[in-house]
Amino acid sequence: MNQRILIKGSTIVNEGKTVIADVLLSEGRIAKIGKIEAEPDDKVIDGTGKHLFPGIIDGQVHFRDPGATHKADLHTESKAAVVGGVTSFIDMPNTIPNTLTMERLNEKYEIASKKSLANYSFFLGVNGDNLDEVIKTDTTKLMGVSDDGLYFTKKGNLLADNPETMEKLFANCKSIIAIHSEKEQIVEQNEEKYREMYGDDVPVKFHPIIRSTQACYEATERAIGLAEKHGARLHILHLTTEAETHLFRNDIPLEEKKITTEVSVHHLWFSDEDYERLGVLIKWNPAIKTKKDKEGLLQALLDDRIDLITTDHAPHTLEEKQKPYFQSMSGAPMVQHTLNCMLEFHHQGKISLEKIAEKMCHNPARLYRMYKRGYIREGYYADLTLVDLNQSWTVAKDNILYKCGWSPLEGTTFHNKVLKTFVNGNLVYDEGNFAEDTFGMAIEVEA
Ligand SMILES: NC(=O)N[C@@H](CC(=O)O)C(=O)O
Repeated sequence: MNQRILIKGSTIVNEGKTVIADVLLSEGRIAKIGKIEAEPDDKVIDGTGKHLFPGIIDGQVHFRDPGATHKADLHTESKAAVVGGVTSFIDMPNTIPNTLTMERLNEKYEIASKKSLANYSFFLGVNGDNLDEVIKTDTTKLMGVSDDGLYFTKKGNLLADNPETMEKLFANCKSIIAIHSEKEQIVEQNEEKYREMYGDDVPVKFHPIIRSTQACYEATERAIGLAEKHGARLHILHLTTEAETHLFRNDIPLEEKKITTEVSVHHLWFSDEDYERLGVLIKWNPAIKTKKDKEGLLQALLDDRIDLITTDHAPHTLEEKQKPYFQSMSGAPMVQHTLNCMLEFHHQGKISLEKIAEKMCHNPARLYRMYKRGYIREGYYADLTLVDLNQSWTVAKDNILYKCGWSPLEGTTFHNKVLKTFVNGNLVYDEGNFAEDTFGMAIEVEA
């Protein structure tokens, strides 16, 4: 049974408000919020002058476990996650072997139960071969979040972009269809063109032209068309273009939306101006695009056409990254610094603290129907993060927790710091120290 913890006098950022109050954590849950006197055995934490957020819920990570654990694993990356204030995550199906069956999905829950410091859930992947199995499975009853990761433009096992497969999926799938939205044919044509001009060593500044706005827009438009035709529940992962933001609505509450989307923090943080400085280190799929796209994404986040912020934490070793364009793996690690980046935008006057809590805590829980998570409410799981908005520090090799040991943000100075992170009422991260053997839980779905 976890010890009672009393967080005194912090500024709670929750449900559109900031309020100073005490918060009592007991038996894994938030027992009380208000003015609370400590009992003799309580662990008391002075939160005066600090901000308390609901734990960050990251709706899209690649923790590489099983099968690519030379890059990352559920222990190392969940450790980095809690340092970044993340208390729950949903992991993608492109592990090895790919998560294409319930058996594979259950294996991942088993591994996480022994390794993950944060709460966890896993997407089930869909391709042309496992579609019948996915359709037969009652995805609404899956342990944890019941989503299907349908990948457009994933070569190999996770590509599901032929028209019949897609029609069948959208017509029959009972849960959220989450897609990586880029049209493979367009990307391939562009790749060929640039390969003819440059061989293997295409300058990375052409990445957003190869993985173009057109490739993204046409795939997203096609998916929305199918979702509307069949009344399916669609979620577009990591949006990257200003053009696509206009395909989404903000005139109805999230619970009523059948079509939702998210932005990953690197697409808000970087733009094509950064390719010269960072090269292939910021080669991501979909690509980081122009400054206009970056600004358009932030605007759509603020006016609620974009519902969530995720990291798409996609670690690779430096050796796997630092190669000529076509061999360099796409993706980079971000989960440790997502909240820092968003709080830095707050520092720059671009977004309110309440909006950050909405997009990183409340909305992921609402969208994926997570049971009693995402808010600071009595009776909810005590997933919390305490931050200092008046502390400066710089990202450097010696404070990066990722197994791959690097970050595209090295050298960046943040004016905010995560101090403590609580997962299910346990103080899992405490200013440089970890409760290494305190594992998270499988995230339950609301009935
Ligand atoms: N986002 C990325 O650039 N990379 C992802 C895979 C993917 O989503 O393309 C990865 O797993 O490395």
